[in-house]
Amino acid sequence: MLKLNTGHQIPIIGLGTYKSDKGEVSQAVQDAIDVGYRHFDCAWFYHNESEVGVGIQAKIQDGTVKREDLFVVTKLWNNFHAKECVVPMLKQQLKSLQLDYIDLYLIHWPFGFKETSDSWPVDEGSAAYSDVDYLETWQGMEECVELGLARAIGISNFNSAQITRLLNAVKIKPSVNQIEVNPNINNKKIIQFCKEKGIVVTGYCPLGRVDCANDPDIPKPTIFDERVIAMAEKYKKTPAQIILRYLINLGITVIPKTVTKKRMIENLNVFDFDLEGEETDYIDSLNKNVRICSFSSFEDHKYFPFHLEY
Ligand SMILES: NC(=O)C1=CN([C@@H]2O[C@H](COP(=O)(O)OP(=O)(O)OC[C@H]3O[C@@H](n4cnc5c(N)ncnc54)[C@H](OP(=O)(O)O)[C@@H]3O)[C@@H](O)[C@H]2O)C=CC1
Ligand SMILES: O=C1CO[C@H](CO)[C@@H](O)[C@@H]1O
Repeated sequence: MLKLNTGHQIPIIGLGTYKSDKGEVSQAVQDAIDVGYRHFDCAWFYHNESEVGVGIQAKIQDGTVKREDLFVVTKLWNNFHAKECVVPMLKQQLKSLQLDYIDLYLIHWPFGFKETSDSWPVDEGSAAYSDVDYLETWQGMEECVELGLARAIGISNFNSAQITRLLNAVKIKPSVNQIEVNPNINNKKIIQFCKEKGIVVTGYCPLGRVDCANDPDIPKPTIFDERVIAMAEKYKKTPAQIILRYLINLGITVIPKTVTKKRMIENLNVFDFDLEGEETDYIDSLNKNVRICSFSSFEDHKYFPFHLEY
């Protein structure tokens, strides 16, 4: 567990749910709870919160867990950055998730889109932006805490300048920044920056999005690196376990996605070995600062986060 600036504890390993199909994610969530997961990462954008909710509810109803044993995270999508949208959106998401509060609500990206129900609104062939300032959005996030709808609030994909600007303006500080972290982009500088500000980092795409391994636009996941495979053999672990151990050693939480029960167990089982210094150095050397989620098509947005080094 890592402690948030609210005093709440966030489990180090959570289950990602992006691209978990509606038909399999309810069962995946139940399997995950059965094998010990207590942290779930969701989003409106994943269009499967109702099915995640069914899975969570089934395990509360059968007595395996109580609501308070779980740490459920969800995110506000870019279309709903206007202050008056935030509380209604969280209420809608909570209804889908069958929960009466969320443990952590995140602004998914610092940049906003036009307010429609399309995930990717378009006007005359171009992405339809809104220029709502994320400081305004944050006021809606704070209201979520004040109304008891969210225990903690945070951000995702914010750069250091955006975080500083937020910290200088807010009543409630962000508890978490969720960003891409895997050996192809270990993001050590922003992790250190967030640590200094008392913000916990959650690393997404920790395994480098294995399902896209053949996509030429995506860096090759490091579970296929020969030396990582050799380390796995040495420790009688899998390459995924080597990578997750490396990431946890950065002092962050991670949210590998899987709908496969065997992999859920594998991804949790990373606390009974550790890497040697030179093995960590080698995985450090794989850093290329190349993103999977670069969102470069939005780089002309006023609040695009990736123009800065970190
Ligand atoms: N805040 C943000 O902007 C973002 C947040 N996220 C969050 O982060 C989560 C994780 O990122 P994601 O993009 O899903 O990528 P991951 O790096 O978690 O990779 C997921 C893929 O890896 C496979 N996999 C899982 N465990 C193993 C294993 N032990 N060995 C081999 N393959 C494995 C899964 O397969 P299978 O399911 O078939 O078993 C799936 O295809 C997301 O699901 C989402 O919740 C992701 C991107 C952006
Ligand atoms: O959470 C997310 C899942 O991945 C998507 C990109 O592939 C991102 O857009 C999004 O932020």
